[in-house]
Amino acid sequence: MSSSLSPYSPPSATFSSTSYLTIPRRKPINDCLDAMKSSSPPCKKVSKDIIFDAAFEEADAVYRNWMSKYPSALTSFEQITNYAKDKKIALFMDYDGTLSPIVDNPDLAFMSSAMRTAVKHVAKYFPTAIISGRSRDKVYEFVGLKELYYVGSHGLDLVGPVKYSESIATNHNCISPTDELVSTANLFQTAREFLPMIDEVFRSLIEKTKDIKGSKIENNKFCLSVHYRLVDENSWTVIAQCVHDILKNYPRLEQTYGMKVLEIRPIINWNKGDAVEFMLESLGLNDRGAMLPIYIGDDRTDEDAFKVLRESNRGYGILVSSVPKETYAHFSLKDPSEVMVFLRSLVRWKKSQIAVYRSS
Ligand SMILES: O=P(O)(O)OC[C@H]1O[C@H](O[C@H]2O[C@H](CO)[C@@H](O)[C@H](O)[C@H]2O)[C@H](O)[C@@H](O)[C@@H]1O
Repeated sequence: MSSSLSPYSPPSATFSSTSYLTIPRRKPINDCLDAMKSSSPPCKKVSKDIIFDAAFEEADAVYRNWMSKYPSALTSFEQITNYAKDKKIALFMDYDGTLSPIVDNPDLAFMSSAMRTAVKHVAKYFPTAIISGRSRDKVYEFVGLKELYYVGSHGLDLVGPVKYSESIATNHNCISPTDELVSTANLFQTAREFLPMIDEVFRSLIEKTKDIKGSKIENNKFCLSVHYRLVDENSWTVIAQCVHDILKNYPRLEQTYGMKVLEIRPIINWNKGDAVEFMLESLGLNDRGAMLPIYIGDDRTDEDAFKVLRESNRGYGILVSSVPKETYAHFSLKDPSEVMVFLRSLVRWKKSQIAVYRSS
């Protein structure tokens, strides 16, 4: 795909085969600013103005061209379900921008009750997990459904089902559950040792950014989000500089870019893709021929999961985006409302399969 279609900046770290990543050199502030500007693609503007109309048409043509490579999961629904016929579907979904629309205030990113019902129904028929950059508790607070698995901090805070394989049981990162939510599950937190460091950086960031109007620091337990969606663009350098100055003292933390957010996270070889593989294994769904994982997400961190599915040639990634983006996904959906239609369609399809099975 042409790089001009990509709103993403190049990855900031090099992967090594060991469990930790090669520590990246801190990027100069100008690089950081460029990435901050490009990390949120512009929305389509509808205007009566002729110039905007022309620009809109051009953007639309680019989008249609992109859609031919990443067709809608709704129009391709039959293809997806034909492939799924004799398989067990496992569903993985991101939260922000996938189940809830992107809003200015991250504390108010509620999902609609119609979406909640759709997710509840889908979880009745397929093992379903939400894998978010938020803290696990926060996502649970938003979604409020007990029948799902919740994975927080971009895969670093994971609760898997009780049934798990030998390799997982012997892994030292797998500890006994302590809270009520996970009383029948296994808690897997591969970055536990980073907790005090993350808390320390959180406090420093709160202090250093307190005078930057509109900034917000969110503690996602194993990672932090520095939001600048509501910060005047003239102050973006200040915010980038604050993060840069603080991280100078923490070589084991890295900064990545999300949608109008700078993310701070441990340099550790574990991401949403690893979380998907872990969940599949612990759900006993690692028989490739018998199962079909579907991952729906909108964020650059979801690309790690799309990549796992694409490269291992199992399952489908579905990117939620209304603008062309470079992606490892197979299909696309425009926005959370299309995600909801897709989830409802899956339920309808499954019910019809069950009906056919019963009558035969
Ligand atoms: O993996 P996700 O569930 O997609 O989480 C990624 C980040 O999502 C949230 O931030 C984004 O959504 C906010 C609410 O719509 C929006 O205000 C913000 O600009 C977006 O970046 C969340 O607040 C972050 O902590 C997550 O890392």
